Amino acid sequence: MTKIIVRGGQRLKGTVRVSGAKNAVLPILAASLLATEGDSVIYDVPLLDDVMTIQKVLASLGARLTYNNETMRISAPAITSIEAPYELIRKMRASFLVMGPLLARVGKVRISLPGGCAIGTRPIDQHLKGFEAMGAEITLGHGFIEASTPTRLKGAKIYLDVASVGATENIMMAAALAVGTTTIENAAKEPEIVDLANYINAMGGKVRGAGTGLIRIEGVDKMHGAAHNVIPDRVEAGTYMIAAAITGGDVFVEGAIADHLTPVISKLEEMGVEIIESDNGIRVRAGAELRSVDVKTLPHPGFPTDMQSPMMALLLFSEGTSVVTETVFENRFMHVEEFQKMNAQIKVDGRTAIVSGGLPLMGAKVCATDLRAGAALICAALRAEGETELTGLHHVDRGYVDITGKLAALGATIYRVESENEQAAVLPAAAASRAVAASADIPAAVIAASVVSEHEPAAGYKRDKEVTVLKVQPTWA
Ligand SMILES: CC(=O)N[C@H]1[C@@H](OP(=O)(O)OP(=O)(O)OC[C@H]2O[C@@H](n3ccc(=O)[nH]c3=O)[C@H](O)[C@@H]2O)O[C@H](CO)[C@@H](O)[C@@H]1O
Ligand SMILES: C=C(OP(=O)(O)O)C(=O)O
Repeated sequence: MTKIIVRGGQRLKGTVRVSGAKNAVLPILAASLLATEGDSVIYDVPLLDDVMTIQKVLASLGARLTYNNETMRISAPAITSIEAPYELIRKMRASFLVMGPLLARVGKVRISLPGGCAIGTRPIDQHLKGFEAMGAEITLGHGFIEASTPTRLKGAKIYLDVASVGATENIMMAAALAVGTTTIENAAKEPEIVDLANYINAMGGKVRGAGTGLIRIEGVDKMHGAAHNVIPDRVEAGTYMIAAAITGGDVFVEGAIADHLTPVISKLEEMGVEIIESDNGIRVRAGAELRSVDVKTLPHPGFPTDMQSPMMALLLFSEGTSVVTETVFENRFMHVEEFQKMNAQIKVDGRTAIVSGGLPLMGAKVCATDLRAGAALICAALRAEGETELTGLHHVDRGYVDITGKLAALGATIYRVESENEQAAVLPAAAASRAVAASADIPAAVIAASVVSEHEPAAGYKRDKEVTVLKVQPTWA
């Protein structure tokens, strides 16, 4: 089994560069389906399993993609399929974000219910409510959703019952090519929403108000490819800030945007961590002693749920008792049991966890129960006594570019042991893809996807040469 080994006790020091944001790049790549002409060039695309998954989804729908050196070039002059494959959609919730663009572009879609981290029930009712308000007819059965619209989608006034990030993004993309104006009330305000709106506007769309609770989208007839730089990953940045604080370290998190991290910075400062903000990143300096604080997760600009488990790791090393309340997802305390294997004293009661800090943690065999839980366990292991062995790395690889390499460069004793029976694992994904792509004219993501994930070529790449490309015509064209 592939695992990460951490030996605790090293103080982190140096500079770590933040990669492009997973949660921004996934909707942005999905939005590329809206462009009928021209290439999009997306910069700072992190080499993550989730990126490989969305790239395969898009290729299966007819898009052409190449990836090299953190740059994805994508065009979708013809949509060749309206069915998003189950094997890919179940892997990752964000693949459901192709529904809005497909409905807007060709007026029909068949898509399986999405997967992703099992941190709650995660319904999609708000996405569907938005599409229905815009004129889509939706049927559900056998784990699939079928949606169609006989004419172009129509602008509508949509109030979201919950400020869902995914629903805001999906509706925004659908509305970009609709007839008339759509308003989204109680829209999510996350920085990734703003990044998507900026990209849609660069493609010729007309989105106003992204980042506030009221977004207005004036539909346009046509969109084109555009160049776009993905924002830095605020959750990855926050994770390294916490890793630095846990070890009493001194780390410059290059690329981190302080405005995106206000709640995390505030909590760290309350705990006694020194934060120095600058134009190109955030420096984090911490002593050995930290104060306990209470944390409650909320939609942006509240404390992000994705930072809840890494924050809990830090609270385990602070003096006193902290109360952590999770309000966004109903099942996001699965990491508690893993922390307990390391001797952590945490009691969970419903959506609240009482964390008794300041007790020594011991290295143990633990498993990543979700993406951020994996990162949180690594953070805790950095200061635990002895050795920690982390499995469940398929979660971690969805969202962190070379976390072992980045932490090792800061002085952590950490390395990855690849399983002998997983051939993929001879080289880390990034290194493997770069090495092979450099020696052959092959998109790096294809190599990574085929070598690391499933031992098969990424879907869609051979399509143009070997399969007659059928164009799916919109019913109203
Ligand atoms: C790929 C991506 O960007 N993932 C992020 C996105 O997930 P995602 O977009 O799935 O999260 P949402 O904002 O949609 O979910 C927030 C809450 O709304 C509920 N809900 C959502 C949709 C819906 O139709 N009905 C409904 O009830 C969910 O169950 C959850 O309780 O935002 C989450 C909340 O910040 C983050 O943890 C995820 O990392
Ligand atoms: C929960 C997350 O991802 P997803 O929404 O893709 O499951 C995450 O990034 O922490």
